[in-house]
Amino acid sequence: MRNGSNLIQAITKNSQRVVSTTTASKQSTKVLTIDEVTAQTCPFRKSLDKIESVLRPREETKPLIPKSEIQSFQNIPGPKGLPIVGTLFDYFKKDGPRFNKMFEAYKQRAIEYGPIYKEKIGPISSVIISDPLEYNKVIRAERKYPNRREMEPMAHYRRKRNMGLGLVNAQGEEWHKHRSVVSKKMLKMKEVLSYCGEMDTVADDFMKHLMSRRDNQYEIQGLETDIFKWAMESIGTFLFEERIGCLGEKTPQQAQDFIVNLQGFFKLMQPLMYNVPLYKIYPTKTWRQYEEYTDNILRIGRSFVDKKVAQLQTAGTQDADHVSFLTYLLSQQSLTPDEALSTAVDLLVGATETTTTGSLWVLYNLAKNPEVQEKLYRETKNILQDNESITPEKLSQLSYVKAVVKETFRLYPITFATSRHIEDKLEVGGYMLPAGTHVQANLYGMFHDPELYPDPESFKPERWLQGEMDRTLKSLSNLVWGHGARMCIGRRFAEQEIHIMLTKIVQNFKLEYDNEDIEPVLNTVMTPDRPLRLKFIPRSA
Ligand code: HEM
Repeated sequence: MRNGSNLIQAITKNSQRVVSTTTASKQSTKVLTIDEVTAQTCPFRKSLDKIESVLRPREETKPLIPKSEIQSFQNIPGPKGLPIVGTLFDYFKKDGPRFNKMFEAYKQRAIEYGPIYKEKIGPISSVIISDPLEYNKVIRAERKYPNRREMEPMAHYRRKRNMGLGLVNAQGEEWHKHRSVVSKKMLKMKEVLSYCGEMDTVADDFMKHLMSRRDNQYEIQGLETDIFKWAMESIGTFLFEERIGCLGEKTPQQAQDFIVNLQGFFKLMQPLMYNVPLYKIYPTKTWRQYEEYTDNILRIGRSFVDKKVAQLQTAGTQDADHVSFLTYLLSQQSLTPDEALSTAVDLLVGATETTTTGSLWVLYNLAKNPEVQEKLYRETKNILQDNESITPEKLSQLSYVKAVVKETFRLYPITFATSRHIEDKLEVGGYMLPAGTHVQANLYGMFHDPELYPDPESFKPERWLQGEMDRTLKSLSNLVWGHGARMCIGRRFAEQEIHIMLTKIVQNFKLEYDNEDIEPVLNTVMTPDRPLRLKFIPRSA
């Protein structure tokens, strides 16, 4: 990080971008002993290779640091904590870092301790990496079954109930079994594009919904919940191949309950994850509340599944080319009905809060940057007729829309850090990390680093347009979706629905925001710290 012991310096020389990294402590040569184990089948592998090949420092031709100079894990700098609880109490001090601002804490710690530091916060020990090149070693060392840290409260709940851990929390072969089933549908571009029409219809309904929800100040009270409804309706068309009905005049009670419980679930996950996990020995108040939310989510999820099963029994099999995802899951011999349910619920959980929050940040940024909004409006005008449906072909032409979303995720990476337990010992930043070490990429820190992204606090979608930015830094931004074989399985789906919804918003409304600036806070994902009071002024007004 910028003022820390390590510095990434971007130097443009002979019109070629080169990044040199020096270690203030010993001004050493950067180590590039990449422990390449296997090549993953990862759609972004090429771009990640590119990050390395272009950001690779000039010193690479110098002899690598001799093994004897690689320092031990114990020497990695970082805040000193107490036995068992680590630095946990720092987070309760008046002027200390905050749980709900963990991304800020990572950024500040990296400035203080450098691009590789370690910290134990309650039960979680991590090595935090803020240098993209060094993190690339972690990416390249991944094997067939990447191991991400469990979301412990979620996993604990499922173990208590004797349930499978599902896609999000399972590891090893168990995870791979789920992933292979789901990826056959969700990672195929053709499959995702085939939902463009449904997403377009849902987005049209959402526009009508927004229009009807505005008060006489053009504001929508509880906008977060309305966006959540859209996200749920959108994933519903894919999972269930039918409309849930969230955007009608009256949301069905079941869908309403589902939303309330999911919101509560995410809010409580954050404190449960970072505090000492007392809930594992004693059902604390927070845990009981969390358990209740989860019970309700599963109960409602199960009833969606049961309804589908009943429909299938009466209606027979659907057209094999376009069956709902749930039908597909239930027909997989490798999954029990309970596992199919866990996976469907994981997707509902994974799809809603993330997409909602990401979309809120996009809308906020547009409202705060009228010139960007106007440029976006002009793009949609050039490419689409009024009321024209958004087809895959049209979607592919909407490059500014995509740049706006990318820039939003750079400023507000809703998943602010990655998580991996490395499988083999690995040299990173001149230190040897033992197998099993939990490492995280400090995405928020990287994305706000002026050496990597000049003027990082400004919202400039133009950075992402052809020729405006180094291709390597474009690739870095993909990390907001994770990486390798375990990267977000809903990425294509999420991007498509957000692009479509955003296009429609800009076609229909001019967004304005004249209240105080919004700050990000963590409710598991990075959310606005207060209700977003946007004005939706109709374009035709
Ligand atoms: C703005 C939207 C989203 C963001 C930023 C996001 C981000 C992420 C990230 C960072 C991961 C961890 C990846 C890794 O460890 O390498 C992840 C995993 C996951 N996401 Fe998403 N996600 C989003 C939307 C979605 C949607 C729409 C779905 C479902 C339709 C989804 C389902 C999942 C699932 C099931 C996993 C676990 C995958 C596995 O472990 O194999 N996500 N997501």
